Formats: sequence, C-alpha cells, structure tokens
Amino acid sequence: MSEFTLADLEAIVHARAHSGTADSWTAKLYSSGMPRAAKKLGEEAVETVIAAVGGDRGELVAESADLLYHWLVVLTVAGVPLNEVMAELERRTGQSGLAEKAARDRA
Ligand SMILES: N=c1c2ncn([C@@H]3O[C@H](COP(=O)(O)OP(=O)(O)OP(=O)(O)O)[C@@H](O)[C@H]3O)c2ncn1[C@@H]1O[C@H](COP(=O)(O)O)[C@@H](O)[C@H]1O
Repeated sequence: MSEFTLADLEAIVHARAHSGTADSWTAKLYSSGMPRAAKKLGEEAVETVIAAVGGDRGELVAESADLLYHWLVVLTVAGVPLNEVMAELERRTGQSGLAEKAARDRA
C-alpha cells in the first residue's frame, strides 16, 4: 500500500505552481487561471465516469489519479487549502448522507 497522501501531492502542486518553471504542467495550468484549470478538471471527471462505466479497473485508477491531481490544481488556483475540504468532510462524519438530505428537504 502506498503511503503517499493527497497532502503530499498538494505540497508538490503548490511548489510547482509557484515555480515559474517552463517544463512544469502544473505551473502552466496554474498560470492560465481558473477557467482552463476547471475545464481540465471537468474533462478528467468525465473520463473517470467513462472508465467507471466501462468497467476497466486500470483505467479507473489512472483517470482517478488525473482527476484528483487536477482537483488539487483547481483548489490551489482558488486558494482553498485541502485541509479546509478535509475539515468539511470531517464535520460530516457524524451524520449519514440520507439523514443530511432529509434535514435539507424538511428545511
Ligand atoms: N499527478 C500529476 C499529473 N497527472 C496528470 N498530469 C498531466 O496533466 C496533463 C493533462 O493530462 P491529460 O490526460 O488530459 O493529457 P493530454 O490529453 O495530453 O492533455 P491536453 O493536451 O488535452 O491538455 C498531462 O500533461 C499529464 O502529464 C499531471 N501532471 C503532474 N502531476 C504531479 O505534479 C508533479 C509536478 O508536475 P509538473 O508540474 O509537470 O512538473 C508531478 O511530478 C506529479 O506528481
């Protein structure tokens, strides 16, 4: 099992985004701004869906990696730290998704 975490990848993305290096995809995408970064994220999301529906495990793993990487780039462009998303996920751990939806529907 890999011990590499999303926090590790976030640190790499931050460093590369601000590196100004010409041969860095991250730096290129970061400097092109949110519309381009978000478009890439959307493409990777669709490719992940296609892989999931297609039932190819290897493709699903590869597309999921593309998706998470591009999601971290979008968070970086937006200035949202991964930790903030993790805190929101942690906040939700006390409640089931169905209970949360029912509470919203009642409101
Ligand atoms: N995890 C990734 C990662 N996943 C995907 N990609 C790049 O994302 C780009 C777009 O992926 P696509 O599958 O859409 O490829 P494509 O179809 O050729 O792209 P388009 O021509 O459609 O834009 C490709 O250049 C991929 O190499 C990534 N680029 C970087 N990382 C991580 O970021 C680190 C720093 O990378 P650089 O910033 O490039 O140095 C790397 O060491 C990795 O850890």
